[in-house]
Amino acid sequence: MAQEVEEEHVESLSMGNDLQVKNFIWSEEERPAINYDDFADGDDIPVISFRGVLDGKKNRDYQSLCEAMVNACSNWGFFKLVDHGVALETIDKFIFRLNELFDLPMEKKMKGGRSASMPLGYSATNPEYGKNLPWAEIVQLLQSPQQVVAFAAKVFGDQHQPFSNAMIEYMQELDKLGMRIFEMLVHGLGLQEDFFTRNFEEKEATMIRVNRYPPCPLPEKCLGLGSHSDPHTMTILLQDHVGGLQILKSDNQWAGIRPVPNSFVINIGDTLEFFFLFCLRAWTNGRLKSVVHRAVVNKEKQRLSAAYFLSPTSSAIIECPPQLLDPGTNSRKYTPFTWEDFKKELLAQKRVLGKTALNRYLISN
Ligand SMILES: O=C(O)CCC(=O)C(=O)O
Ligand SMILES: [Fe+2]
Repeated sequence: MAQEVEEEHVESLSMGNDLQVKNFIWSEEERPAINYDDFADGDDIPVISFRGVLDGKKNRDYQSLCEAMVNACSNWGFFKLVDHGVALETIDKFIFRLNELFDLPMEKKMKGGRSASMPLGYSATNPEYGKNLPWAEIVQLLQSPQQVVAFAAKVFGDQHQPFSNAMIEYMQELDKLGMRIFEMLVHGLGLQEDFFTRNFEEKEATMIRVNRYPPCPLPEKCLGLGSHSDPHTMTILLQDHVGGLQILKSDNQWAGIRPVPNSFVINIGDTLEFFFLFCLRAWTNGRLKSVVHRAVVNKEKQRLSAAYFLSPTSSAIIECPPQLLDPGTNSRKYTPFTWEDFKKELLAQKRVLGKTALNRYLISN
């Protein structure tokens, strides 16, 4: 019986290659110990609501909310955001158009497939990994209307408008939301208002990844997305009602994040943790965490999630300002690098396991 399942063909994830369930089996130590619907309710990530602060007034409520956000990011690296101000219609349209795309026959989707000439676009699983294949279909695109249109036109031809518009509108709204969150973090820390936002004016490295995980006949041995931390600065994740996101807590136990209707999950990426670890400790004693997470799959339901990764301008130099360093107690631990360099490092590694890309800049002395 078990063998029969492992030999089933996985048409929905085969891009011309004939994959079987057994090709998706993960190494034992990576397999999920808890199910997609095991939620850590007593111990879930904090919930932050923007109700009452969407008018932008910097009153006392605003101040305490900003501080709560900093605390959530210091203690958990993750929080759920409700009453976020992004119109439900924008989100619904985006989800509808993405499902429409994923529902197309494979040969149509492959017209927008990732290739050496177009590293972003559609892919089913990621055969480059060789083993530990993610049980997922993925659409990955830059925050660039031109690129979105180029991709959509390949897949939908002259009917690309509804997809392109929904995608562009969603990304623009999420970008505004991201800037608001940055401003609030900075405010909560008592730093100069444009401390982050000035590095995010150009969007050339900001991108979206939409994951659709089909039902999986062997969820206890497969993963939708293996354990990783997001290399970017901050992620705004939309997940549907199914569940499957799990985070690795500081006690090294996995915890499932219960989906909340009309919410986003916000998490800190490696670059921001880096800023905080090495740049801001002196000011705040605070520290924002980039936490390892993964997506597990299940037998019955397909699941959709969309991660919007905010990234600084490529030329932004990620460097701890000298006035915050002390040769005796707090010496420079990383050589300064640009986001461009960091991205190259990530691409060379194919898959981020833990925070290995950052180690390249570690000064060993
Ligand atoms: O599907 C999820 O909940 C997680 C997605 C994720 O972590 C990512 O795309 O980086
Ligand atoms: Fe992630």
